[in-house]
Amino acid sequence: MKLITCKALSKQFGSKRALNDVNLELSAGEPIALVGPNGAGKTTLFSLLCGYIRPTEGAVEILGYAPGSPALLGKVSALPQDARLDPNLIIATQLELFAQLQGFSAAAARQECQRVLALVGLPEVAPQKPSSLSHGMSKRVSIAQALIGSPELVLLDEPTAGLDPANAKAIRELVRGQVGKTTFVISSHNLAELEKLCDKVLYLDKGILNQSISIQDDLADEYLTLTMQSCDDTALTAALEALPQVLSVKSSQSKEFVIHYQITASFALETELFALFNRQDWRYRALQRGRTLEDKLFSQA
Ligand SMILES: Nc1ncnc2c1ncn2[C@@H]1O[C@H](COP(=O)(O)OP(=O)(O)OP(=O)(O)O)[C@@H](O)[C@H]1O
Repeated sequence: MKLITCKALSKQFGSKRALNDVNLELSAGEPIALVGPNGAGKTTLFSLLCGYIRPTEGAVEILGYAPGSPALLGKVSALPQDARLDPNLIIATQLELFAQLQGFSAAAARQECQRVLALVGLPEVAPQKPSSLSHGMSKRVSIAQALIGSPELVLLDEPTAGLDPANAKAIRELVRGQVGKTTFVISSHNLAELEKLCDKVLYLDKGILNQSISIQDDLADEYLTLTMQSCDDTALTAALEALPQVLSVKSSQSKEFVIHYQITASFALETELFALFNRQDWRYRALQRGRTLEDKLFSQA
């Protein structure tokens, strides 16, 4: 059974085609990234998956059911981009209320509230009102709310936007910790973060699903991404291009080079690179197999 199936899915708002003929099949498992420029249709796709809006054409199914179907109660949850906690109620009251709406008894709801707050590392905030929480803590509590009842699918729209690095890391670790129990679909503009967290990446642009990339598959690719600390960029490019197995070298941004090469023996190119740095007294910062997500999405190579 597929987790998400979209067949020829389109959504029109007046004259605006926000989603255009999206076909998609996703299985449960590692977190899935949804990326694309502003206005690409990411929130529209999330809203269709949640059943907040209906398609103009085509169909969407989650676990074989239409979004919003009673059969999906407790199996799917979402954290919208602009989700807000109720300012008038203490955290425990609102989380327990959501648990009871899912069918938990009052006593089980209290336990579930403690469980999800512990998952996001904030058990102490249960008796507090949202006004006493920082932005990052509020976001984590909202994620706790999305985890009530251990849903099979959780949609997170921009979960780390505006968060400090420590809170963003806490959310990444939380998501990683739930793999195997819950599949997350995460919409974000932070490609470096998605690269660390997700296996599959869906790229929407102008309502069209352009690419679906697996980050794991790419590790076998014949690319190395080299980030230098100090070097002569022109001399480095020339030296790399002179290596027999190197097919092309591209400077993707300052001091970052994407090397496309032919694999001969394991680590043969890496060995040559280190010898070259040693001879030239160049310092490298990182050498990564494959290409960065940014390069894969935005380069023509
Ligand atoms: N309710 C609506 N009425 C009219 N147009 C809408 C509506 N919702 C979305 N749109 C339009 O549909 C397009 C896709 O919007 P959407 O919010 O899905 O993009 P997004 O990828 O989530 O963007 P962002 O990264 O800025 O959040 C945009 O052009 C937007 O203006």
